[in-house]
Amino acid sequence: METGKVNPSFRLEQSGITGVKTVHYNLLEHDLINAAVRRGEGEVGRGGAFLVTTGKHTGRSPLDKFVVREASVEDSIWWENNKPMSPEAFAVLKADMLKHVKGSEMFVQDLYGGADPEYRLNVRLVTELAWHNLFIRHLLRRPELEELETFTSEFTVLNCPSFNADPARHGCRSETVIAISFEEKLVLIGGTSYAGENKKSVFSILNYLLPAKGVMPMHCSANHAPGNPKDTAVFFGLSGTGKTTLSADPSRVLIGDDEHGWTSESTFNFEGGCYAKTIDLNPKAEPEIYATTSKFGTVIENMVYDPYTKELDFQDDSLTANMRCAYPLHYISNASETSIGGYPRNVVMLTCDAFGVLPPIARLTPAQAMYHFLSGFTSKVAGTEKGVTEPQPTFSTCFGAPFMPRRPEVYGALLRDKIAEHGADCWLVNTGWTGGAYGTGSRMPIRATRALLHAALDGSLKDATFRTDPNFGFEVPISVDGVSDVLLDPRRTWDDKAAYDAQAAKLASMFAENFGQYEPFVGEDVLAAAVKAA
Ligand SMILES: Nc1ncnc2c1ncn2[C@@H]1O[C@H](COP(=O)(O)OP(=O)(O)O)[C@@H](O)[C@H]1O
Ligand SMILES: C=C(OP(=O)(O)O)C(=O)O
Ligand SMILES: [Mn+2]
Repeated sequence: METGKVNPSFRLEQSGITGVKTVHYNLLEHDLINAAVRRGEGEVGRGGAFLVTTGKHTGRSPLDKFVVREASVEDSIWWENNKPMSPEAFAVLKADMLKHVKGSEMFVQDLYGGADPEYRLNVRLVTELAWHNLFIRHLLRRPELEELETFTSEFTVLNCPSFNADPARHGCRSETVIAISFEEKLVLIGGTSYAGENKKSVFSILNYLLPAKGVMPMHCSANHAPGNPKDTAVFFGLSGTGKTTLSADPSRVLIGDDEHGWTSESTFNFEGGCYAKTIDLNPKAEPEIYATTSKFGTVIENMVYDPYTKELDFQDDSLTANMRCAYPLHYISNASETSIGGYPRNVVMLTCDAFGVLPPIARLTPAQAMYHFLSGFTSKVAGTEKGVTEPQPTFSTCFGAPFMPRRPEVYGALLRDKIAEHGADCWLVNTGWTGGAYGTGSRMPIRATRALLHAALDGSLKDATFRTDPNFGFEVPISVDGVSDVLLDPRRTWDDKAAYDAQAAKLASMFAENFGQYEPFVGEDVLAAAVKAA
């Protein structure tokens, strides 16, 4: 049986998937919700949001992600970062997964990855779960109805959480698998229901394809000044550093919250929706995102709620701290209609420094920006275990190593050239701890971060007086309207200055030790800008 709308000459069989009993093509939100309820996948919540839980996997599984080692990609994949899967193992995995879906009910969405028609990728997502179809319909970009009639895809993602991989047969590590074949133009996902795998798979594909077209793919959010798309800013950052929160700034126009391309003249969103964290979401600090949690069709993933009133509990992290909501961009009132801005005038690198060492904002030279891009520093607070207060440093190159199929030098060179060509101003912003490290200090107030960003993006910060940070070498403003001078200088926020100096020296050493691997690939200017071990 078939329902929905599809190009009649591009049915599921044309994607190589046969024997599926019931296929739903490009269902709209209400029918996806109807199907998901019928199938017992979740329930309708306040305002028509859709409530789901994902069981064991409440976050991505980077260790279970593979790239198929095919001859045509052998020389271009960064194998030290991407686990190889043999073409033979992939063939068995594919055959087993195709067998698994025979006789089943599947949901198909034909979507674009990329707001710029010149660079977009046509993708077909085939999902076992109706709510995954709803999720990806929010997250990617929807063709017009008449475009669907002739739509064919360039890549297929088959996502089947009930399929458990077998390490012995499939050359993987566990029952969870995310395998990308660039030759077959196929991604196979099994053994996890975490929705984020769907969107990050498409991101990984674009990260491979776009550099060859001269486009810099970026793990960043983006927004622009009201009425002026030419005044665009991008915000690089690893998970939890504030891309989603800070891009949804009521005083700027939202382009997107997670993945963008930088072309010779524009910044374009790969996506058409957002995927926000909801833990401790504060309606005063983040009213726009908060409001989406009770809008029709918003997918609420892994949140605890009252079974009677369906009221969401934003504090209860008993399922996971990575609780999320997914919604289309137009649910944020000041979102761009095109999802395209000008090339970035400002490049912001976000970091969540739980050591409490980095200043809330610093100005970077192009060489320092390269250094921080290749370093990709952030930190994670040490889980929820009692008594564990030591933050975990993370260096994830390009602010997104798990999604980068190519070597960091490829993305680094693109960024260097783009910054030079477009004369972008670069900033490092610490959204992490102030007044001490995690355990002693507190998280940077969102309003302070926003005030500093406003000053950077409207150009006024350039006129400030700067000091040079003795450990990191970048310039830090001494005084900015709306923010206390003390906050701008992390050492002054610590009661124990000697403890600050020790912590700063420790962090500088971590940077220096990590950067050794990139020294052979960077120019003299970046080497000179490198942080020196204390
Ligand atoms: N100063 C700050 N800047 C940005 N986010 C902050 C700040 N203080 C606290 N937060 C919280 O940190 C989290 C940032 O996460 P998010 O914006 O989803 O990051 P990303 O999109 O980069 O993964 C949010 O839960 C936000 O409420
Ligand atoms: C969607 C994700 O990205 P982020 O946490 O950066 O928003 C993710 O990591 O699954
Ligand atoms: Mn985000």
